[in-house]
Amino acid sequence: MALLSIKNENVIYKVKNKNIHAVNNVSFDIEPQDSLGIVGESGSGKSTLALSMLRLLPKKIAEVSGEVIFEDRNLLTISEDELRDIRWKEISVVFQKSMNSLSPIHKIGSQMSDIYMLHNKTASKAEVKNKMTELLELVNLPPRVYTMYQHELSGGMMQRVSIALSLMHNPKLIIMDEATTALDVITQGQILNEIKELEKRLSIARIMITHDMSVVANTCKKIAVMYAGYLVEFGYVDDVISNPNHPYTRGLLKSFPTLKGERGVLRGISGSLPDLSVQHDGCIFESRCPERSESCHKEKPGTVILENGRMVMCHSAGRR
Ligand SMILES: Nc1ncnc2c1ncn2[C@@H]1O[C@H](COP(=O)(O)OP(=O)(O)OP(=O)(O)O)[C@@H](O)[C@H]1O
Repeated sequence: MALLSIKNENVIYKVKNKNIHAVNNVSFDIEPQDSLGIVGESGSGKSTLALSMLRLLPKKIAEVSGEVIFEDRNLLTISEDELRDIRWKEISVVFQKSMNSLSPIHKIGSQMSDIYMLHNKTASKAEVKNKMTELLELVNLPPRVYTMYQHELSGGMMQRVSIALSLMHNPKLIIMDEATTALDVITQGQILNEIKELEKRLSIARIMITHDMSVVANTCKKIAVMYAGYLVEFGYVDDVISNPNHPYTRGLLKSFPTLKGERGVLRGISGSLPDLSVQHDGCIFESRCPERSESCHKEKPGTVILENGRMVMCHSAGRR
């Protein structure tokens, strides 16, 4: 059984008199211990998808529909109390800005302990201290970090603290939204290697949102490619990279010629994302697609399921 199953999820932002369709009919499964990279250019709906899954978007601005089933519970309909419990204990999130959410005037250890105590009210002082030392060790931080302040830590050390916090309750799923983007390449590489190790040891599944295809190629089993709120391709990283089926995926891959080093411009894909407040009759990618045909303008493509769990939203899927 899937650990997390997203079924026909839609997110509409209500802005003044406009409806912005930020996520459209997205469906996919995450198996236990899977690692999924979600990629797509800026504004394609990656963060919206992650935030909406955990009901982290205010109801006033975002309308979310569909189902997000996590081990038999629909996260979109369970009570706030049930959801709060799941959020830290079973699914945790690390954002790029997580490291800025630490308080500058309290020691790291006391902040970590406070968060731990929220869900473990009866834990003794010694027990909490032991758990915190263990967590710091898990992310390769020395015990002295416990008594340090935020301003005494480097960016990499702070992000390790955020990751330690997210692992506090042994979650089954960790969602990382550009969590290592702000770090230098070496520190990012080290942290990603540590995460891969931890996942194996602690049997955690991971969703990783990133602009960086090389991060996905090096650290994920599966990949989801989003364009203008649609899931245009999904499958095993090896399959998708060696034989990308959607023209947008091909363009994205071409912008990472070596899958190492710096990202280039989106080669072969001119133009920019369409206006998400305007509904389209045909394929959402049609105006930028180098391979478009007549039917792409008239008809929305369905999602075609190919071998090995590959899903592609294109009229020509599987014909290449
Ligand atoms: N609070 C909001 N109100 C209105 N529109 C929003 C809001 N947040 C995001 N959007 C719009 O929703 C779309 C998807 O944005 P989202 O941040 O999810 O994309 P993303 O792929 O995560 O981008 P990035 O890689 O830059 O973080 C964009 O068009 C964005 O402008």
